Amino acid sequence: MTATPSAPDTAGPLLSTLEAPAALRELSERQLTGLADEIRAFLIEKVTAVGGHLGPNLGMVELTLALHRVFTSPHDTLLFDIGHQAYVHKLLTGRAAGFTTLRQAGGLSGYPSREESPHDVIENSHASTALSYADGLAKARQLHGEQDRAVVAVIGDGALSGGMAWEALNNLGGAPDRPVIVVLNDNERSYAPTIGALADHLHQQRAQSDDSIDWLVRQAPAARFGGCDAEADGPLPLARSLFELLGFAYIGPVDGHRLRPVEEALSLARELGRPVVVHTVTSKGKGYRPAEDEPQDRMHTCGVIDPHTAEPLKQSSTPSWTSVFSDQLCSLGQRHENVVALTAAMPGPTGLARFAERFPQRCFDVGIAEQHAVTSAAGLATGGLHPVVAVYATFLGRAFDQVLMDVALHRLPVTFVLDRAGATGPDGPSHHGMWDLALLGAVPGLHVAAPRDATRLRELLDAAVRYEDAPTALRFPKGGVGEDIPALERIGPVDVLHRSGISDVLLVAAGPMAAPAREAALRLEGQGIGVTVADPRWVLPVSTELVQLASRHRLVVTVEDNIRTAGLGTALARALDDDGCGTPLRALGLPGRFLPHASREDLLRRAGLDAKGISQAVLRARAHKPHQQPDPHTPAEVS
Ligand SMILES: Cc1ncc(C[n+]2csc(CCOP(=O)(O)OP(=O)(O)O)c2C)c(N)n1
Ligand SMILES: CC(=O)[C@@H](O)[C@H](O)COP(=O)(O)O
Ligand SMILES: [Mg+2]
Repeated sequence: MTATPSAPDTAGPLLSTLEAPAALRELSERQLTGLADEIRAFLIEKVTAVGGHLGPNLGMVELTLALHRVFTSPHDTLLFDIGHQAYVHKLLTGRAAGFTTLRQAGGLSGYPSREESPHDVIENSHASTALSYADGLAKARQLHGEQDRAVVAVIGDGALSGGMAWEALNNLGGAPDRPVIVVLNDNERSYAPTIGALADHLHQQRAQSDDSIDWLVRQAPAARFGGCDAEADGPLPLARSLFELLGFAYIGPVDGHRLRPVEEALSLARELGRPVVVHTVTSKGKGYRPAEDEPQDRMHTCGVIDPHTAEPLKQSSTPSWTSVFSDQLCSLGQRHENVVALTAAMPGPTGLARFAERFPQRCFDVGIAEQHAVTSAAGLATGGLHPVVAVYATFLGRAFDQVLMDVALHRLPVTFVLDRAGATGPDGPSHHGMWDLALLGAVPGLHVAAPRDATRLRELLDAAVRYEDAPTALRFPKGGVGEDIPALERIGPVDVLHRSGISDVLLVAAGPMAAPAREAALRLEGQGIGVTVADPRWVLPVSTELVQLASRHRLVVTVEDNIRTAGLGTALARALDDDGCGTPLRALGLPGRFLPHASREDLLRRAGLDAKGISQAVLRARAHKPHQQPDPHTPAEVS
């Protein structure tokens, strides 16, 4: 049944009267079906109005209802891996009213939030962590004698392709006395359809199940492939799933949209009192035809769209940074046969989809497995290719060791393209790409570029893939790319964007910070202060030309869309110091704290990284006043 988008303008009669999840147990099957319809209509109405993860949450309606009927949160703990699929959980735990401000400054988070509710645990939106949390929590419950409190981890088939999940499965399955319940939400997709042997295995499992409510519980780990166990009499039952071989009981596959079988499977899992995997099968975008029919990613995320037509109601007037990268990579792929590309299950969002269409043999989706992606790229480079690893900046953090020791140590020509670098916006603290310059600045021999506009993105990407004996990285933010900013002159790698008569202040702006820096220079000139604006282009390591330019000014102020505590500013300050140059330097950037969800513009303004904030910081620095980093949590006055 496909919900007609003519949704009510508020929560329906059941949803609006739901006080607590426990009340769900009082509802009849018919009422529950009605509630599921209400929830779907509510999600369509609210999420199309503000944007968010509509597809994943439409697939979680019945499963989440069943979870809250079988388990008693927060006495029992429900963990959501990534957490983008926890909107229904939020609805059932009293937060329907917050959906009008979903993912907006001061509004409801798009992920679980401990601040919002005692029902929420994992705030980190990075994949493949829930099973490890579950392992630790189950051990804590055991040590505290609280084994009556169930630990339930909901993980998607995409997140299950992450290495950390298998590290956790190894521990969970090896502890029969620690009954963690793993609920696998298998919808055959990350964004795109899942890949690899695990996806094939789950496909086989799904093929085994028939329409009836048919599942088998096998007492693993006794199950073996045709083997025999000394204590057992006769051949053991064949293990049907990978999970049974790892010590789990396996229940499923069960239709995740049919309440009764799901509840019975979860209740059975609870009664077993041992590690168990409940394999549920769902459909991303369920019940909303525009999502069900969306071929690329079943409306994994949607912007602000018309709920009836799914047409975007907000269109960016400029091309996105991602689309500029995508076009240039296709052009490079045409010119350089050795260029290949890797994605961690995000070909669409990282701009690799068209490269994959044009060069299908040269684009590799490795699943949500950034660590593997980086070291596989090291292998590709060792084999004579030039891999481009396209990831969101925030996700590269989990592959830092691989960047450092598998790529840089061997001086391999791998190029990392970091999309969503800097303050990203609605996805909140674990999605801001604000640590990459701090991390990559510590990698010997790795060169980091930050393009200020589309032309520099194209030229820097071309330069990066020409490196033959060193890794490179290119970072750019989410959203539309601004107007080209031409250079007055180029000194080595450094572009001078603005000059005043006197060399009073040097503003060094990384990447997209060039635009507000140039505007700040004009403001300061109006106050008789001479400002030079420079774009280093290759921001790390700092170039000798930049150090020399800085030493010719009375004050240097750096501006970067990264934490200010470790990045371009600290590197240039150190270089000036090593050079024995006494020019004072003030580093502007994002605060070394976790930033809330809000719009990118709002976050940059709050951090003093707009023209007004930059010019004020320069005036304070000239007056030798201490830096006042605005608090990112308090909305700045509208400038
Ligand atoms: C480490 C990491 N890499 C990439 C992402 C981006 N991402 C968010 S959701 C998603 C797909 C998740 O697929 P799955 O776990 O199957 O959940 P579903 O959306 O299908 O419910 C990805 C790749 C992420 N959150 N974390
Ligand atoms: C949950 C997750 O990691 C992604 O789905 C993310 O929300 C997408 O972000 P963009 O919307 O910036 O592509
Ligand atoms: Mg999935």
